[in-house]
Amino acid sequence: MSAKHDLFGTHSDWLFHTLDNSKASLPETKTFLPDGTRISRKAVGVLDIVPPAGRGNPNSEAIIVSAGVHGNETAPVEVLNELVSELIDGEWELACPVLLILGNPPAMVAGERFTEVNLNRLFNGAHGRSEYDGLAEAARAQLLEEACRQFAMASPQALYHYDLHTAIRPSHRERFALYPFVAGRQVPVRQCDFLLEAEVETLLLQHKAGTTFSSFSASLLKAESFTVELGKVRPFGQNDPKRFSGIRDALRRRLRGQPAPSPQPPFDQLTVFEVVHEILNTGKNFRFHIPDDVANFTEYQPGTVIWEDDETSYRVGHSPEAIVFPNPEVPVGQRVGLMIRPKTGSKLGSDEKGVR
Ligand SMILES: O=C(O)CCC(=O)N[C@@H](CCC(=O)O)C(=O)O
Ligand SMILES: [Zn+2]
Repeated sequence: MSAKHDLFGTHSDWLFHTLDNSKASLPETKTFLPDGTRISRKAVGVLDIVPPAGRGNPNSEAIIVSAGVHGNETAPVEVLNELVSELIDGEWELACPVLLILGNPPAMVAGERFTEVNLNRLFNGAHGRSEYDGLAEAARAQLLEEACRQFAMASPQALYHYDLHTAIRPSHRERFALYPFVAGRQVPVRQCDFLLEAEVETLLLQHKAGTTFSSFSASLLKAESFTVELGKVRPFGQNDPKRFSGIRDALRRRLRGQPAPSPQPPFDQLTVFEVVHEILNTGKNFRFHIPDDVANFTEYQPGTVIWEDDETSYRVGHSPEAIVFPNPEVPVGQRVGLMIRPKTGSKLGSDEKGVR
């Protein structure tokens, strides 16, 4: 029997197996590749992969990569599935422990952002709130947190987490990453270089911890974590693979333990923004003054009223601010968008010290 058959039975690959078993609770299954690499399918859509003892891990790292936390963000799911197929087919050898996650299989089958509640608001323990009792997404958040905890405990190396997404709106900047807030932390220059290698040339610094997957791994597992937005939401099969070659090639290079290339034009400078305001649906007759179809990074001039309710309002401050993720269709208390502005001295080259 082949490793592929042990893991995915009669399904042609990891993605088909995950979609076909989206609601199943399957027991853990382990197998080995001919080179000794151990692959454990911890749960549906969760693979823990460890290279054989004795193989060098030249970058001394352990990596978590997640995709499909929102079920309709399919391109990053296809990227991860492709990397898994290449590894299982023996096209390259793994150098470091890796945990690969397809976040929300039932939502992937439905082609929806989520089925009952937004999975990416349930981390950092939020899944335990009584309002989420009995919801499938709350159970999934708990399972994913536990899988990440176990992976982190088993891997003494430096831990990295890339949570891959695509955006609902068009964007003036096609690819961008968000760096979760952890007090006193600076973005390491090597991570800036990795983002550039993945053709991600814009970075947003969050201003407070949240309940996203990347905020959980950054705050509680001390990982260097990023949410990475790689383009626009499209159904399975409608993504242009060329637009995702940057992240695919950069991740493959990391998993193989190869040295980092130096940043090359046009991806040699990261533009950095800071979040200045998180817009929440206050519920008190909340009114959002941004049109439905506005693109991410659309700029607003000082004094523009962005939202108001019966008690308060938010106006752009002394310098222009841009909007990211505008979406008023969220439950009360949840994020409607982020207001950002360029970080002073925001062009970061590979020879500088980091930001913040
Ligand atoms: O395009 C949108 O409105 C949402 C895209 C998306 O899912 N973004 C993530 C960002 C998570 C973070 O802030 O780190 C999300 O909203 O969950
Ligand atoms: Zn998303």
